[in-house]
Amino acid sequence: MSVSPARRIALEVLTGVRERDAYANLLLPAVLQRARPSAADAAFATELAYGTLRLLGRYDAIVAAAARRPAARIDPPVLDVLRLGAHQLLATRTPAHAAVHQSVEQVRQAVGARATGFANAVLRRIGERDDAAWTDVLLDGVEDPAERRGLATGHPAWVVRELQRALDGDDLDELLRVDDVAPPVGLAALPGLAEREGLLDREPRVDPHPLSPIGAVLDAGDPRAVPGVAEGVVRVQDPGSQLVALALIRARPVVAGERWLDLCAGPGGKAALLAAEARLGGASLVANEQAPTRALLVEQALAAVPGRHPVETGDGRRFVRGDRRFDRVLLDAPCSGLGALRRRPEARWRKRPDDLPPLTALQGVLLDAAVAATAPGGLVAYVTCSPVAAETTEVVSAALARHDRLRALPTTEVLERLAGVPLPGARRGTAAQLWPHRHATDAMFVQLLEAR
Ligand SMILES: C[S@@+](CC[C@H](N)C(=O)[O-])C[C@H]1O[C@@H](n2cnc3c(N)ncnc32)[C@H](O)[C@@H]1O
Repeated sequence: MSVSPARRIALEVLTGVRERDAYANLLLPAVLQRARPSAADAAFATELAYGTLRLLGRYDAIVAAAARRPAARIDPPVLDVLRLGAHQLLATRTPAHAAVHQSVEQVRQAVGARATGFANAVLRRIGERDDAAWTDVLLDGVEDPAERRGLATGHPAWVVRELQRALDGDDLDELLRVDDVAPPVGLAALPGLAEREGLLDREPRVDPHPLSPIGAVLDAGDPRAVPGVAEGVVRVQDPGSQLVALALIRARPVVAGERWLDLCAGPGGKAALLAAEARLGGASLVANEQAPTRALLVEQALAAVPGRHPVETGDGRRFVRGDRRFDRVLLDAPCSGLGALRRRPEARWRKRPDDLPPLTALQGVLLDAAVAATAPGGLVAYVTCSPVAAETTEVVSAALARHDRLRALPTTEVLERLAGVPLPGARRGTAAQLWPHRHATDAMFVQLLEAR
């Protein structure tokens, strides 16, 4: 029996993520390009790979219960196939016999005949219950609310706790649900170089985003076929990223001759937007990035915007030398990325609570460097794609305590002006916090600061 192309592709992605720490959202497109499956197979492979990776911890618990042994004691190549099989049985319309037979064949091809009987038995046991009945099995005897939510929705319990703490509301279950659904592709029309309204007229698959004035969303299909994307003037970018970058620019009117800095710019999505705005307002932009390969990506992103936008490669912590100062500084800090879980299927399982302390220390030092680079009266935007308190409000309040010259500006008001509508549930003290389930954006955090 041969294994269907979609299952082969999905298993290759799971294997790459497990063995080489590959990023699924980079590996899958590369595998699809090489394998060239039909459009239907490509869509099914994407659903299988991303859907399985998002719920990996939940499927491991189900496989362990059905196998009557911990997932860690199952041969990893066999475990990958069982995870994919569990997803087919519990979350897709695949007929059970097809899911079981194809998975058993994948086990045979991966490790030989020795584990086929085991795989067959485990998958048949999984298929005896539906998804909701497995949730009941997993939750039996589990008291801790975060553990329960994590098992039910496929999130590590510590991530559930961090999201709950940041959310400050009773809609956590809605957030966790939205995290498990692939979002539409966000598009940004660079100001002065592309027209969102023209794009909407020419491209029926594209709809306006309700909050970003330059944003649109593409529900299905390849964004590379959208007019302007190949030229780099329409960019794939989450609308939340658009809003936080624009907040720095629209916080007050731009004066010609202003100097702007993007301190941690790779791969350059927000830098391209800032450069387009700088071109319109008579300002100039310098972009900095520590990783040389990512600095090259920033150069590529900026190539779409006419004018000179120097890219420097260096450690942002030591950016300030001499008396070079900037009127607006974007610090889009390296972070845990827990605000973009819907776009990065495996990320929630890769992060550990231990990852946070070194990141928050780096964020604090980078914010000091951003403040040092800011001219008197200038603005800093501290941005993360994480809502975690230790990476957001706590970094900002510690910086405010260290720097007398720093003042927090009411930031939600700026975003509301940009969006043209109120943003319920975005206010987080003086900062703004966007949420996938409230605003149809990634969970971007932004605090505008004035450096007197
Ligand atoms: C959140 S990403 C920035 C995303 C970018 N603003 C965009 O919209 O495309 C953070 C970036 O900071 C870079 N970075 C990490 N540590 C750094 C440091 N010490 N100095 C400068 N850049 C750093 C990372 O390589 C990464 O490219």
